[in-house]
Amino acid sequence: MTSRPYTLLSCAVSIDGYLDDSSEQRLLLSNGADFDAVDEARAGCDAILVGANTVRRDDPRLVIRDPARRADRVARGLPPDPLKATVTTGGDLDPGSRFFTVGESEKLVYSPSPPTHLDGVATVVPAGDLRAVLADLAGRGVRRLMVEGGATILAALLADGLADELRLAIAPRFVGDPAAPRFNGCPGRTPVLAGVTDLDGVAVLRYLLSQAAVDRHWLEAAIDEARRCPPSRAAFSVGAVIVDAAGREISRGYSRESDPVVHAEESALAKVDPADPRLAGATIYSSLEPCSVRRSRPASCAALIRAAGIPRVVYAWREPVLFVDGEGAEELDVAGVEVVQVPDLEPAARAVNAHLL
Ligand SMILES: NC(=O)C1=CN([C@@H]2O[C@H](COP(=O)(O)OP(=O)(O)OC[C@H]3O[C@@H](n4cnc5c(N)ncnc54)[C@H](OP(=O)(O)O)[C@@H]3O)[C@@H](O)[C@H]2O)C=CC1
Ligand SMILES: Nc1c(N[C@@H]2O[C@H](COP(=O)(O)O)[C@@H](O)[C@H]2O)[nH]c(=O)[nH]c1=O
Repeated sequence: MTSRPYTLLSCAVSIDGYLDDSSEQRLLLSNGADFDAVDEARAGCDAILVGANTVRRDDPRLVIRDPARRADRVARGLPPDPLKATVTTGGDLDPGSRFFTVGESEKLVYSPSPPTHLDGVATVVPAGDLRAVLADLAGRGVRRLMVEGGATILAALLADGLADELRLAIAPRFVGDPAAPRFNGCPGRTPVLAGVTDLDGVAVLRYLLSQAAVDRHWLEAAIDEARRCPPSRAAFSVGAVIVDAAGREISRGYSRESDPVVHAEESALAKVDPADPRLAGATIYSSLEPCSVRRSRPASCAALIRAAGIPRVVYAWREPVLFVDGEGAEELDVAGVEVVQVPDLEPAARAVNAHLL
């Protein structure tokens, strides 16, 4: 069972790391293109969380602006806007603020001592810490959560290791105001940079913060690789990517890439020097469970992975009994390899093979 949603932190900072200035007026650091990209990110989430001070200071709406994105959500069976949530200890929230009055989505207020003056405008939930807040959201069906600040809530989630991904927009300006809130993190796991985009001068950095986020990112890359396979009625279309311990790609491959029977893992492994020291800390991502039986080759992919000394395998789709009854996951597990399935990505890995199913 999921103990918390996949949690995406999102904020905009100045070049010198400020989230705002210390004036009364809300500082807009994003430009139009970035706000539109934030709108897109919101549309992909089930809920948006902000700290109570952001509700008080910014009076945010936290709804999706683009009518096409709202319509698309409705077509997917979702409410037009994500659920809104905030956390407060003191309970000082104005029921007339836009958090409560704008949009039809459900509003949740988490507090260790629930305030009563919000009855009728929000569901007030007793919760003492952020881990409990995220667990409650997961229990309500929130699978993907976007946290849009402010400084305190972002820092707390980072400190507790409760964040999976960071979307950091850096605006081309300096604030230089020591009294203003800054974006603060804490030492820990090194974030993995997964993307850099220039949105009309605002640099948007995408960082992966958790192992789950890194696994999802590279497994999606493996599934993309599977889309390159020449189609066959007699074999699966599979993609594989080998990634080092720091989250950097070593090699990738796909089925039938170099000859009519080569497998994805085999193709990715063939591009690496067997003496490459990175293999000892690497993970191989494969859209399909590595095979344990082969008719057209002497060694299965599970055997090749073991021989390469790769200690970790992440895959999306358990091999269905179609061509052979594979037991690659069990074989690798028994051999001491860590084997992880990400079932969320199974539909995407299957979809590439729809012609076989
Ligand atoms: N540039 C950007 O992208 C963004 C900038 N901002 C800026 O950030 C600033 C606000 O940040 P900040 O002042 O740090 O406030 P936050 O928005 O992070 O809210 C902090 C408040 O959240 C509540 N809270 C925090 N942790 C918990 C917990 N574990 N349990 C219960 N309640 C909790 C408390 O509320 P209470 O006081 O009610 O007890 C606390 O005071 C504003 O200036 C805003 O403009 C905000 C979002 C994005
Ligand atoms: N200032 C700032 C952000 N602020 C965030 O956006 C919220 C406002 O939401 P809405 O009222 O729906 O537009 C605000 O409360 C805060 O969480 N976000 C950004 O991407 N860039 C910015 O420069």
